[in-house]
Amino acid sequence: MSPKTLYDKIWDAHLVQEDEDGTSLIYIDRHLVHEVTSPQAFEGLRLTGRTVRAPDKTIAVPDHNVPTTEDRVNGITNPESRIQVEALDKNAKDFGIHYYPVSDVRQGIVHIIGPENGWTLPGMTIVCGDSHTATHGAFGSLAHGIGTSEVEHVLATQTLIQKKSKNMKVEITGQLSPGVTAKDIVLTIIGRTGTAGGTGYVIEYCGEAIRALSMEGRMTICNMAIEGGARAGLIAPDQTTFDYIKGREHAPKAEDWDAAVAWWQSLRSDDDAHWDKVVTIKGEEIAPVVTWGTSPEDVLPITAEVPSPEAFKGGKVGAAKRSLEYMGLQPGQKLTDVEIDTVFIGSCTNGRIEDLRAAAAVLKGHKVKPGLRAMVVPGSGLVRKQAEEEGLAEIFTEAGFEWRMAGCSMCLAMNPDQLSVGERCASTSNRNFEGRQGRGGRTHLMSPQMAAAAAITGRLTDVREMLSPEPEPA
Ligand SMILES: CC(C)[C@H](C(=O)O)[C@@H](O)C(=O)O
Ligand code: SF4
Repeated sequence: MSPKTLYDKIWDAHLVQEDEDGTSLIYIDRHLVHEVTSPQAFEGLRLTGRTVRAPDKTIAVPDHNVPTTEDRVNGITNPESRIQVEALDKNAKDFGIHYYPVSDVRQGIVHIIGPENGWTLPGMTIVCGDSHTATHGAFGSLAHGIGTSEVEHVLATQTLIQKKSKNMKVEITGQLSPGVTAKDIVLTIIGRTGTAGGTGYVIEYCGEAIRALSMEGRMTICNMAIEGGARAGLIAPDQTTFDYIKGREHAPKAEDWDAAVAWWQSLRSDDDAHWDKVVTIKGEEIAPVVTWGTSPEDVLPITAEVPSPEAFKGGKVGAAKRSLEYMGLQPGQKLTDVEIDTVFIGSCTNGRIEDLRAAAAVLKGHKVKPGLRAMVVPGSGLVRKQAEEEGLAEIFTEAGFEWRMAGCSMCLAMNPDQLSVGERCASTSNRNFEGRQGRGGRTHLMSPQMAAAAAITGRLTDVREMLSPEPEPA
């Protein structure tokens, strides 16, 4: 048998049919659904009198449009948002699919609640009408976004038409330095390969530094595979993966568990597998980074200066000029001199318990700079509850952060959490596009620790200055 990558193995296990031109039909194990990209798909089913093929494999949750204030159970004021969420309520009921309404403690961002409730498992194919579905690849599942017409196709048939992507390997060797996180790894990768570097590929992330990451960290990496242009990101499952999954509500139990683990252990790329593209980065070379522009590839170590557009080549010169203008930054300005007025900790990139722990560890005993607006939006109700039980919520509120209910929130400002024109935000989310967090708002992407550090000083800050010199024993 010819050697295979992990991607090849999952693909082959789900292939229903392949045409001569490579057009293939693959079986889908989990279909995650949110309120933004599903209304027309359900409407399509109604119009043609079809049902959902596998309601037990279909899981829906409202996340993008939900307000994050506690009074949200009384209803949503914004009419567009209300209509979308009410449509999902009705569709979930009418079609008999799994559903986590706003009132359920398990409600949260779709990519956070899938893994959290044991829906996301190694070796699966997972789709959702959402580009950050790549997150689930952290479990060694083939997970990617689909469009609304494909949502309808999957609802009706539990299959998807696809062409196979090429195989790319991104290896992070060695170890990370103090203050460097999964977010810094993935931003550094995108900084090197660009937002189109992964186009046409499924990326497998591997190497010692990836192996050492928790599931939360691995999800942060795969979440942003899409920002690097890839179809999906993957990390081979291992004991860390199995330990995370075990005991979760929808994870296999008893003999099923043993059988599942036996299969999951085979889910790794063969040593002599063929890679169409390979990128290797030394873990020791990765610094805490921030973005300075309006593309996730506009990444620099926090110790750097705002670049001059002339330092780029070709079309990027104009793009950089425009970015700097939009961002209100001057070439040569030290990144650590850039003042911010807003901090957002949350999103499917960094809204998990470990992210909150990391930010709270930096914040403990400190106060948010007076006048600054700082907000923590846990990725799910369960993350929120756990953070409250661990005393993290108290650390945040004592420091001056708002402690919110779960949702996408200021990651894309489809709800009332928005920047206004000219406001500048240190954000743990994944996209720094123009207007992403509100019209005219300016976004600097970074890790939760870096966002916490920025909240204290009111400017982009090197978190390493705030870490105790003697790391406490683990
Ligand atoms: C609204 C949704 C379709 C969108 C996506 O696909 O990613 C959103 O989640 C985002 O992050 O921009
Ligand atoms: S948190 Fe942000 S990136 Fe994630 S699904 Fe929501 S809007 Fe998209």
